[in-house]
Amino acid sequence: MAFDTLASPYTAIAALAATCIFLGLLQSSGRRNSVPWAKTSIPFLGGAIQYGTDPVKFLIEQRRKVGDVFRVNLVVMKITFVLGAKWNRWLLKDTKEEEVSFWDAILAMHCGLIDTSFYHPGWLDRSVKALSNALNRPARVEQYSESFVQVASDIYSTWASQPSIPLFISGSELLLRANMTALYGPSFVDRYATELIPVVRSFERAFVQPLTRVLPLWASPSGRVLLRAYKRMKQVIESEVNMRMKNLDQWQKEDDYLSYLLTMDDKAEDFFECYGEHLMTMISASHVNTAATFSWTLLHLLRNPSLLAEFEKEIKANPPITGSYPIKNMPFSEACLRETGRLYTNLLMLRYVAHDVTTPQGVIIPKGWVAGSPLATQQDPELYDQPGKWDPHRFLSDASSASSYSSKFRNNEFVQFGYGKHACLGEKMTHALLRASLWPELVDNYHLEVVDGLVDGEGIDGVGVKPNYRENMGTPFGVREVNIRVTKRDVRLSDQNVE
Ligand code: HEM
Repeated sequence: MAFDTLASPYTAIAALAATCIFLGLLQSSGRRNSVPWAKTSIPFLGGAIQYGTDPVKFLIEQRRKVGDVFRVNLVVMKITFVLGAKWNRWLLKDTKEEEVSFWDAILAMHCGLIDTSFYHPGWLDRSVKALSNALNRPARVEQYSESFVQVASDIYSTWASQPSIPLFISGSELLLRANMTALYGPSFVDRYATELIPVVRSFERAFVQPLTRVLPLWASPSGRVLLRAYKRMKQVIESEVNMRMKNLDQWQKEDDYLSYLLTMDDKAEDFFECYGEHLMTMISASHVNTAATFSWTLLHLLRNPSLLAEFEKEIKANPPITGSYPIKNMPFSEACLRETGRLYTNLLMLRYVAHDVTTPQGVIIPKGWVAGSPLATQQDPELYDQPGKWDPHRFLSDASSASSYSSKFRNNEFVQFGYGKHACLGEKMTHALLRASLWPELVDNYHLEVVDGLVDGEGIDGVGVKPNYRENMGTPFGVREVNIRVTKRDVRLSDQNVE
């Protein structure tokens, strides 16, 4: 008993200490497993404000401060960010759709506008099959390249007839017309492009407005713009489909994607209610990334005369064959496409998690939005020497080297076109658009110079203008226009003698 009375205070203290250690361990293991919030000096809204000001800088800083995985409260949505090559692989390749869903994210982002086609039995598989066949078969891609050159040469001659042209908006118009030509055919472009181009742009701008995300669509101005644009695009596409269905034999001969979709088998009528939504999303999927990549690459080249000279030299040595340019022999233009992608393409790759998910590393990703950020990863100084410099040479090293494109892609350090299950179905078409047609057709036949719109030292690698992440999803345009003068060359480059 005496022993008991003597021992009890020590026992109580020991028990208390043990409990504290146990609870401490529990807490710290909880801390290790659950995702921390981004750290900012302003409580609550700090993350949203800093993200809104410069999202790439914010994400890179947070990764340094908090680690690869952290949460940000953007007010309209809370996002768990998973950054870096290892996490790119987890997000894009290793997860199961049932746990970390691409489709739930796409559905939620479209605010109910694509639900009809999504839930139509058999449609998803059919659309992926149609896209893979129509946009990727070599003979079709070659056909597209030739039609892109045609679209471009008409537009470039109007550019050259003006004192100067605004680079970003002109690039957007060019790529909308070129993409619509591949997706819907040239006669559709003649009849509808002038009306639809502003409609598509208004859809894309309304898509990223915060009010569109938090209120029912009818209840906010941006939501109503989105609805109106959606209805008009759908109406135009459905009337086109109706017209083509009456004479499928004629349309079977055409190369555009819509004609393929309607004639790939005899089931076209079963999917009538899906075409409007699908083709509308395809024009957005193809427009912004290609258009902004077109313009930023030209601007960086114009700001770096020695790189522009290299670009021109490659075109000079590779004259067009049956209209388009032989990209297999043009590695420098590929390196330019990659380098613009590294610095400008895809702030976010979004997924939706319906229930908390525990990763193989033991991190609990909470229910809700989860996103990778290729842009934040692709500026990691451990992966890229001088990451803020626009330097296509970094992708020109031989395929076995650690800095080559294929090694960066294999290691998930570079995901311009995504990776794994939902990798881009339009990558080949992008090479056909930009590298085989639009860039070389322009630079071969015209001399370009910047007239105004630049601010000294502003933007990535001091290019003169900052990217605007608030205007659209995908690759951003500039925060303001840059005007360039386009002058026809007396003799095109590829007709001049190669030294
Ligand atoms: C510079 C040009 C382009 C870039 C950088 C780009 C980038 C991407 C990326 C990163 C993804 C994956 C998104 C994710 O995993 O969350 C993707 C998917 C996709 N892209 Fe592109 N893209 C480009 C051009 C195009 C074009 C021209 C089309 C043609 C219509 C297209 C159609 C698609 C489609 C349909 C998907 C979804 C694939 C699926 O459902 O699994 N893209 N793209």
